[in-house]
Amino acid sequence: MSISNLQIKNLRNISSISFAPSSAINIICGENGSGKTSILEAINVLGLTRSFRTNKARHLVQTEQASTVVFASIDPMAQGFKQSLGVERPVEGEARIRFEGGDIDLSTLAELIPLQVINSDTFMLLEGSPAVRRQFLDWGVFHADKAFIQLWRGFRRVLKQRNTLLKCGKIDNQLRQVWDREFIAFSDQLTRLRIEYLKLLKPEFDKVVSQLLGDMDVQLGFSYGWDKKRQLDEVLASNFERDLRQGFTGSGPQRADIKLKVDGHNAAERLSRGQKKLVVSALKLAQGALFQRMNGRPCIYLIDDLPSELDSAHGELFCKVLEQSSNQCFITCVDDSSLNAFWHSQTDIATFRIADGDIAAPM
Ligand SMILES: Nc1ncnc2c1ncn2[C@@H]1O[C@H](COP(=O)(O)OP(=O)(O)OP(=O)(O)O)[C@@H](O)[C@H]1O
Repeated sequence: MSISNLQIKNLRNISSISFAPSSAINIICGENGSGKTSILEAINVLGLTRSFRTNKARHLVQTEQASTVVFASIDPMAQGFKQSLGVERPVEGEARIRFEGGDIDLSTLAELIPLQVINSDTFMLLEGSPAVRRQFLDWGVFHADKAFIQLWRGFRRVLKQRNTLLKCGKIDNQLRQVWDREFIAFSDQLTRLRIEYLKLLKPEFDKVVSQLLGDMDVQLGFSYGWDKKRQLDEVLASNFERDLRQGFTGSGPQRADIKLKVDGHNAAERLSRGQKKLVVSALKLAQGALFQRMNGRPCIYLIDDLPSELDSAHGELFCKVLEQSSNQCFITCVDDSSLNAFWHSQTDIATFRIADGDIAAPM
């Protein structure tokens, strides 16, 4: 998967720009506030119709404009074909996605453009709530197994219905058992897919961790969302009174989590800021490597301010991992000279300097 042409209109301080990125490494440099992150944001809009910085389109769309539009020529299956994709995100209303002249929906778009973002929010994979880690995990399962999306939607539906009944108190033990049968059937399948995915991710993760952090012992574990030594039907039955009091279901895949430990200690408590950046990046890079192994095509990486938090030795290791992958990378930094020395002379690197929302030709 790569983008061979990109046009951005009316996004933050970018009125209109167009450029042809490299299929390998793209460095986007410029002063504070010049619009570097806005370019990454535009690619995120192209892949997901939304920003990674705000949920409100009015902040994303340039002041006094009605919508932002991102167009690209893409090669989704990495087969050497160019196909046109355009996403319009209006200030009000739904985004419109056009692919090869027809409308497509969001999950088709997400399948077309496998995006990975590494920015200051990525620390939330260690420091944030389990929901952040579940989202990371489910991105992988979504791309690994076609059955996932239907299963996930089915599970959300049953969970919502069960919670509504709990909240209104309109559920007795007999009715609970009827709903729990469906809840358990979805939970078992969802959990099985998550476990299978993590089993495949683990060796990829160990490999990237050893490249970035040497022999640091980082363990990746999984918590089901209930005590795995017990059957879920037994857990739901014994927690029923508590669920009724709270008005929601307290156990199940909606509480699943990824556990990251270093030498047996909670990684979020143990690691330095730079080490955290390397571990969360290793998760994302491992996910891209596994995606490529399973689907035969690479991901697009949006990496905001790569040099921040890293000393030059670790910055260099990070760059090495990126250039050894076949992912298309968009990397921002204030000063490209902070990365120049790290790249192999044969890597296809395009550097774009941004000033006031405008872009100069590749240097
Ligand atoms: N809706 C908007 N309309 C117009 N301009 C905007 C809007 N939202 C933000 N801006 C401006 O657009 C620019 C966005 O910059 P961006 O965050 O992409 O900068 P950056 O180059 O990544 O900077 P830094 O190095 O500080 O992270 C800023 O100058 C900001 O003030």
